[in-house]
Amino acid sequence: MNLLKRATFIFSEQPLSLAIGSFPAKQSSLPKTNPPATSSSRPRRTKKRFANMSLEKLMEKFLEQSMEAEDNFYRLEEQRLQVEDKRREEEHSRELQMLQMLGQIFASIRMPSPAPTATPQPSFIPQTNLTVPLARPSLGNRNHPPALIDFASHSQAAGPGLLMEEVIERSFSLGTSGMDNVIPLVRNTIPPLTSKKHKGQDGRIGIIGGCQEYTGAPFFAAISALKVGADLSHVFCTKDAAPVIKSYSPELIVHPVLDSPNAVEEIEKWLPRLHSVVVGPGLGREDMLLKNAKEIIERSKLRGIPVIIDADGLWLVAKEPSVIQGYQRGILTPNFMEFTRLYEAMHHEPLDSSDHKRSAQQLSIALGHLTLVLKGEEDIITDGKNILTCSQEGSGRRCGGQGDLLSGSLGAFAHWAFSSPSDATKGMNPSLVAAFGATSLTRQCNRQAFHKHGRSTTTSDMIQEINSAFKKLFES
Ligand SMILES: NC(=O)C1=CN([C@@H]2O[C@H](COP(=O)(O)OP(=O)(O)OC[C@H]3O[C@@H](n4cnc5c(N)ncnc54)[C@H](OP(=O)(O)O)[C@@H]3O)[C@@H](O)[C@H]2O)[C@@H](O)CC1
Ligand SMILES: Nc1ncnc2c1ncn2[C@@H]1O[C@H](COP(=O)(O)OP(=O)(O)OP(=O)(O)O)[C@@H](O)[C@H]1O
Repeated sequence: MNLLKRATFIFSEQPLSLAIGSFPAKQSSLPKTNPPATSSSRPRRTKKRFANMSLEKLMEKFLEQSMEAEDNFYRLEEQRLQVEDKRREEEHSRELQMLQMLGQIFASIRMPSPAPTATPQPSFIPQTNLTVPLARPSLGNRNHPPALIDFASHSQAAGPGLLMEEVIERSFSLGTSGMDNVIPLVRNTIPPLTSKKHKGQDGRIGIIGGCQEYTGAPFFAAISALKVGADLSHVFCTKDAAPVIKSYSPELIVHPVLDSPNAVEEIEKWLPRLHSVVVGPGLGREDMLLKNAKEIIERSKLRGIPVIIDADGLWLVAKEPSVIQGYQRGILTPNFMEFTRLYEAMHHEPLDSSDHKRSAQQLSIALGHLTLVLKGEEDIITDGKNILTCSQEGSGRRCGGQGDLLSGSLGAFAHWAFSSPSDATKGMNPSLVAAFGATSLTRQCNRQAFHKHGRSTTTSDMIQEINSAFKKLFES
């Protein structure tokens, strides 16, 4: 015991520089009367004292100190992030103040309102509200959080030719200030990696998809969720797709049940353990598979599980919008083709493709303020009230499967956003924050992979970049 105490003291007096040398909290706990040993004396003393300890004890102490150092690191990191958040919030508040002043200036010089005409305002533009809130609205129930900025309700405040919506939206969507505003919110939702958690806590994601033709898509989605930081990734696919998907990776849990007669019951058994489901990558369009997918969506909704719908899952939504309509934890990730199909199914008229943002907003509203991610040259993310655009630089390489990386990683981001404390997203809809995280990450992966592989870039190369892209965006 004495020996242990002595050894502990010696150990903390001589911290292993690799483990704790860079953490001030640990350093400040050193006894003041013992100045750090000189580099010439350190090795000899350490060696002598350590000789009294068994290797096991030495390892135990080393692990103890590493854990302490890790805790210190996260504490400091948390403090740093809080300071950073505060600074950003102040900056944001100043920006809003400036925008309000601009709005007032424009409003005061705007042309007189034209006489009412027979042409009705588009139905999705709510009542005009001239006042832009200066401070963030108070935080509400995170299932129905108030909008950070209700863009739609500020439409047209600045008069013809210059919409307030446009003015405000710019601060979110263009240049670095937009990214700066939302990235910290994404960061707030990312669970820290600590030794205090058990397997599964950072996410168990289910992918519903994978059939004879398409085995790559569910694999890309499932592995992306894992690489982003989810702990377990399940793929529920058809019987013949399962061995193929398993052969791509031992990391995935693959259930060959999607085309079995009791598919829904088989999958439902797992639902209580899943934190989010991604429906559609490589699902195919066979009636029986779509019917099973529909039932899984319904049962996930009953449990309040975030549901991300992509690819062939969107084919199903275009045929039966009610399957997801109005579900506040639902996120759709259409490419332009899928978006057009959905829009035309909901509005029964051809899409006017001159204003993607407006169309996306309209579709979201028609679907009960569901969050939509319209992918393209810039990604448009909207819940009908707010619009974010992600224009993180990607590349010109458009290989198949990038959307699967996006939807799979969104599975993890959505779980984190919905399970974060309500102030983490500062009142912004968690779906928007999660979608912004996933789109920025996908684009950054694309950019980095392209930098290395040029025209040979494939989705597998992008997946290789997830760790470093994630670090760059959310951990630096
Ligand atoms: N390795 C795998 O296993 C992969 C499997 N995947 C799986 O494949 C399944 C079907 O998905 P999908 O996207 O190919 O189907 P669908 O909606 O019919 O589109 C077909 C046509 O739409 C068009 N088009 C597409 N994008 C457009 C755009 N942005 N803007 C405009 N047009 C656009 C384009 O038409 P084209 O240019 O050829 O005339 C295209 O040919 C689904 O399960 C998915 O997960 C993929 O994930 C990839 C990796
Ligand atoms: N023109 C573009 N410029 C830059 N990035 C783009 C462009 N089009 C799509 N992307 C990005 O590629 C990613 C996937 O979008 P894409 O339109 O390829 O999806 P998808 O067709 O559903 O993919 P998949 O091949 O997996 O089915 C998104 O993050 C999106 O931002």
